[in-house]
Amino acid sequence: MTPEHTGLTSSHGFPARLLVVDDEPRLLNSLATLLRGEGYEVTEAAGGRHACSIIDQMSFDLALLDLRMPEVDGFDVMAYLSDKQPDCGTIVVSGESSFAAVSRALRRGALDYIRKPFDPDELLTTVSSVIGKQSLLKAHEHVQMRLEKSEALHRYIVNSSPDIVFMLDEDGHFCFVNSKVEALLGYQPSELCGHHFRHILDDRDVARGTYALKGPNITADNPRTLEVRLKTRGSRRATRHFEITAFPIDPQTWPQSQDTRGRTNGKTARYYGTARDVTERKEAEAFINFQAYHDLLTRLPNRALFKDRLELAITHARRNHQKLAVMFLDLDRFKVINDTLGHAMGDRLLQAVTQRLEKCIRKGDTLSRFGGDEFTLLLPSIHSHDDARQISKKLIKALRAPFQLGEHEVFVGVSIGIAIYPEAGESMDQLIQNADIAMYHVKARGKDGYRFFSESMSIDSVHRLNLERDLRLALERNELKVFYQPQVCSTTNRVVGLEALVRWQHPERGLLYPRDFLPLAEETRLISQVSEHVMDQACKDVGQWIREGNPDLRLAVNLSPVQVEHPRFVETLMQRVTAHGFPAKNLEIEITENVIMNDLEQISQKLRELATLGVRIAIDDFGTGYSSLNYLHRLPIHTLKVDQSFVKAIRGGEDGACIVNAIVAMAHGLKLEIVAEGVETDEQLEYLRSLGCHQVQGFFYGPARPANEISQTLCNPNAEAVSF
Ligand SMILES: Nc1nc2c(ncn2[C@@H]2O[C@@H]3COP(=O)(O)O[C@H]4[C@@H](O)[C@H](n5cnc6c(=O)[nH]c(N)nc65)O[C@@H]4COP(=O)(O)O[C@H]3[C@H]2O)c(=O)[nH]1
Repeated sequence: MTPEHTGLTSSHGFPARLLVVDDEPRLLNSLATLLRGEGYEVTEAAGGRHACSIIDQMSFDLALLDLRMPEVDGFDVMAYLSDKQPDCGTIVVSGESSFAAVSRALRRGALDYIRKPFDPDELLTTVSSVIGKQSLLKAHEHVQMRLEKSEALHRYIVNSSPDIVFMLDEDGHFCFVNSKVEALLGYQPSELCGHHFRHILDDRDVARGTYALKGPNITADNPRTLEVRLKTRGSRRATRHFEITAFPIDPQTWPQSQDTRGRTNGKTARYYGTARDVTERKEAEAFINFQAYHDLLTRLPNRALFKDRLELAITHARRNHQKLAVMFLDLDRFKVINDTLGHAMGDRLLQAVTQRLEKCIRKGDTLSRFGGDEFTLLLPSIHSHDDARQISKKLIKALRAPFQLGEHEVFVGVSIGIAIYPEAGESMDQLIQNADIAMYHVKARGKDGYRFFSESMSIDSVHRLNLERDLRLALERNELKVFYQPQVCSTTNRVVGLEALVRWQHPERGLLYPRDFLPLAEETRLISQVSEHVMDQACKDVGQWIREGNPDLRLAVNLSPVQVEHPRFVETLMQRVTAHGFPAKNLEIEITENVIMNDLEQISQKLRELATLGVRIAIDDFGTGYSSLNYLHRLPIHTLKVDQSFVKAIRGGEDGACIVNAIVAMAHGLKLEIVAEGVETDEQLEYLRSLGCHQVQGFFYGPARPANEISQTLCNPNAEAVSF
């Protein structure tokens, strides 16, 4: 028999080391000899004191102890041994046979008791069995320790995984979840075990999440991967994004599946999975996505997103035979504010403008920042032009109140061009381009207003280029003509003034009117040359008529916003006037209210300078623009021109007639002269006369005519009785 089988070897694999303690040398010797004969490694100790000193120097697997020894007895040695070498077992070999002594020895930890005189076989059997048991115990402890270490290692790996690791039963209840769930979502693993996993799914993802687990084809080779939002617990109450990968558990590869160790709450784990927190990635993606389709300053959709939405809206409108509106908004005076107050203020202004505009639109409409100070607005389903008109008015009104930028109070206006699908274009690009063209027409008319696109505005780019080239040539070839429309005193029928109106004698297209070419001239800045030409010609013509016997004859000229806004406007105008020797007091410039309001401070200054030099100032189209009465008494204004639309309404007491009443009364109150435009009928003339408005202009007295025709009329001694 090998030592392993006889119980001679200890857990370390060598022959067991025994300590034999007895104060009787004969007995000690015979015991040691017996044990050595069996192959044990035996050390003898002659008494308790000797035993303790040996224990200090050597280690043993088993001690055979006599109890009754002088000075240091067996109990003392047992106590010493258990203190110094707790793994060493003890067998008492003693002549002491009282129950009390035996029981005391066993209570102190002795593993067995052999009474002297001993039977050698019995002693050897007992020693072998004790050593065998001890070695089994040690082996078991060792395995236990390794198991615990291994379990701790795996638990550590699972819990320190950056992901949530979980197991679910067949119905989706948690069987296991690692402690990462607490760090990421705030739940204790114990509170989730036994609960269905949908309890932590965001409501929006419950259907998708539960289907994913139940869905077909989920195998170990084909795990289910999906992104869901999970709810966090407690005060955070937010959701986080997770990428979940779940596998079915194969009972073959995980034998514990049938075991109680694989069960929690009596359920067997069927799915194993990980949930990786991808919130940061999702947020970064969302931000990149947002950045690609939004303007970061105003947080509005950008050009790309606007176009995308418009494309969709057109498809929808086409299918449902509906209309839609595209608006092109351009801020008036933004550039001036940006240049004078700086870009930071400009940015703040754009944000404030955005806020106001957003308040005017409905959910489903798309307002976008198209670039710079340009915005576009999509109204995806409108019933009529009137819907778009209402919104435009609302937008204009919303921006009319001043903006407070730090200590600065600034005013901006907005020019809005509107293109309605399908009339103004059926494609996205056409609609945007036509809304832009309509917006330019608003700008050319003095800004701050809205206009619908119409075919007459549509000049395709080739046509446009030709027109621009032609207009340049027209200036060189002197094709631009100045016509004059008389302004007549209705009580005396005398011509008191002449309004200079530009015409283009086009070599192929015949006589063109301002609406056919002035917007283009404004856009291309050719307007300054056109205006200079008109001014030169008018000063020449009217100057001559003044000199020829009409000393009070007034020349009224229209000025474009571009001209008036020019920093050297007053200087340039006066240079021309004096160059022709034209008396400043005979000159009246016509500007619209909008031009004034676009830059009240600057323009008032310029108007004051002109007024000081004797030039008269008339407000054209009065009543159609801002109608902010506030500026009237602050500016050197001489004349109000009542817009044609109000004069036309003088028919059986329409609202327009009331407006004429009000304007005339106000002009009288402010001691301003008043000229009614567009008078065509006797009835209108009579009505205006009855109100005390005596200066009129309109087809009733004749349209604008070339200089030679006017010249004849003025030279006619009966010129006072105008008859064209
Ligand atoms: N239906 C109707 N219309 C009448 C009647 N009486 C006059 N009109 C028209 O009404 C317009 C009056 O000029 P406005 O309001 O200053 O409006 C002018 C003015 O704003 C602008 N404009 C004309 N000439 C010049 C110019 O030399 N420089 C600038 N900057 N603008 C000009 O173009 C606009 C249109 O000019 P026109 O086509 O010449 O049109 C003129 C005139 O022909 C009438 O009884 N019935």
